[in-house]
Amino acid sequence: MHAVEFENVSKSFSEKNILENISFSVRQGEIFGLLGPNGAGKTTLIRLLLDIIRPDSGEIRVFGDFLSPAAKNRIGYLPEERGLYKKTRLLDMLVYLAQLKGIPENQARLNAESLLKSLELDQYKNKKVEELSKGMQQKIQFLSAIIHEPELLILDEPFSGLDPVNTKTVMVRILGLRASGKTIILSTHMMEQAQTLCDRILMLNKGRRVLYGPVDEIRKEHGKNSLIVEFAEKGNLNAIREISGIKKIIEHGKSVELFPEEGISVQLLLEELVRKANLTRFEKTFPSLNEIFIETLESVSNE
Ligand SMILES: Nc1ncnc2c1ncn2[C@@H]1O[C@H](COP(=O)(O)OP(=O)(O)OP(=O)(O)O)[C@@H](O)[C@H]1O
Repeated sequence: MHAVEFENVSKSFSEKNILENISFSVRQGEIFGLLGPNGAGKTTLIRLLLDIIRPDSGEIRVFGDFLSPAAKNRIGYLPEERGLYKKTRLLDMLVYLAQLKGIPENQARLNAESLLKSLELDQYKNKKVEELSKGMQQKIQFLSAIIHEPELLILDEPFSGLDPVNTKTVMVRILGLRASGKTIILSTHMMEQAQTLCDRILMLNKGRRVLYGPVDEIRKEHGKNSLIVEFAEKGNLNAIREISGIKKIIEHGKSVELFPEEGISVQLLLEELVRKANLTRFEKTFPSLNEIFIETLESVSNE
């Protein structure tokens, strides 16, 4: 059973198509990235998933079924628009939020104490939210989304406002949640984090699906088909220049990037290189998710 399934889902606002015929599924226990430029439709898709708004057509299933009120308690949501009870003390607020999701008070208090400790926030537990810095409030918002130990966690821009250390803390926490079998949907503009964390992604542009699949496969498919090599002696570069089948050579400091001619595989080129030069390193190049994001948007805007 999938955690989430969308089948040909469309949604329009005032006759403007916001999502067009979107299909995808999120597997249980994976980190699924929801990517796309501003206005692509990511938040609208999340609001459909949470049954805050209804689709014009198509079908949405969460935990294999239409979203029931009981199933809603199995979801944690960190919304893009943040809102905490500013005058309430941290610990009381977390306990209250967990109780709203059906967790008994004793258990809620235990969860809250242990989470605050794990993010090094326990010294602030009796402070009011408004007394905390923006970054700390952001971490508290993250805790509010996981306080009831949801099976499915939806995070809309969880890293905004966080410094690099806290970004790493939250990333580690997200990986820990996956390791304990939770499913995470991560909507973000931070491509580096998405590349590190996500197993699979869906990329939207103007309400349409433009990329969908495992991050590794997408990176392979968008490969530039080039090879980065380093060799023991500088003189080896001349030997490499004599090898036939190389279309272009770009020097990047210590390393050299080689582009094979059409019809010549990187593998074949590598074998030839090993015969002719003393290689100390070789690596097939894959574009980053950031490069793929930009390239995909440029190619769809030229259509
Ligand atoms: N309630 C609404 N009424 C009318 N238009 C809406 C409504 N909600 C969203 N839209 C429009 O739908 C489009 C997609 O918005 P959405 O917030 O889903 O994008 P997003 O991908 O989350 O963008 P961002 O990355 O900027 O948060 C936008 O053009 C937005 O103006």
